[in-house]
Amino acid sequence: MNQSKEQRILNFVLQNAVRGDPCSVLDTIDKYCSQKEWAMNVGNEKGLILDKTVEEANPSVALELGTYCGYSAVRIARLLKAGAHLLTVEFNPEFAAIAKQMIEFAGVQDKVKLLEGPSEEIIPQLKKKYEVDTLDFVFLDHWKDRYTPDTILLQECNLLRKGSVLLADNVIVPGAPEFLNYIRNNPHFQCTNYPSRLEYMKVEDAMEKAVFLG
Ligand SMILES: O=c1[nH]cnc2c(O)cc(-c3ccc(F)cc3)cc12
Ligand SMILES: [Mg+2]
Repeated sequence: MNQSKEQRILNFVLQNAVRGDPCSVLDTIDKYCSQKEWAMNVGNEKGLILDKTVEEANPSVALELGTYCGYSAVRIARLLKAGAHLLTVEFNPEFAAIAKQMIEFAGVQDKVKLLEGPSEEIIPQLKKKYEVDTLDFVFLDHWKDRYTPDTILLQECNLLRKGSVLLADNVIVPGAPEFLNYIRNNPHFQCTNYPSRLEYMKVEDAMEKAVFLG
């Protein structure tokens, strides 16, 4: 049975990156996806915005919605302080299987917990099943139509605290206009827009940061 694109990306990493070196894994994925096959990793340009936002938040507990091949999970985990961890949610079992191997190859598996299933089912389980108190950082990179309902669900589940930082990918392409309207008109969030480029393309995209004010 012929391989998936995601399997080809993983194989290229296993054969060309340095095991245990997260930066080498990121660079190798970016090389493959810019030269051979486009894929929806956040990429290096928006990845630098993600890096700065994570470093500023310096989270003890971070959540990612939309793991895909694990590129941004590796990107976030490499920046976490000792004892901090990332929970990453992926509903597609094929993607989750690829991401698990990617995260292990990069050597960040001790900082990352990969949760397989739909975000709307997993978010309400975070406190009791996954022993989360509140989230310091949330990266929204799953499906644009889930950005708003999942942001509402995070609030309903009391998972945000004053200063919790949300960062949403793709608010221009594919676009999340309903989310932007919701979050920018919500007095409980302070929003900042970061114009950038769609991964591996000369196409405009942007990320939106929203700090929860309590
Ligand atoms: O579906 C997506 N989830 C998360 N991130 C994405 C992402 O960064 C890019 C895209 C995307 C962008 C342009 C296009 F022509 C086709 C797909 C989709 C997702
Ligand atoms: Mg994205």
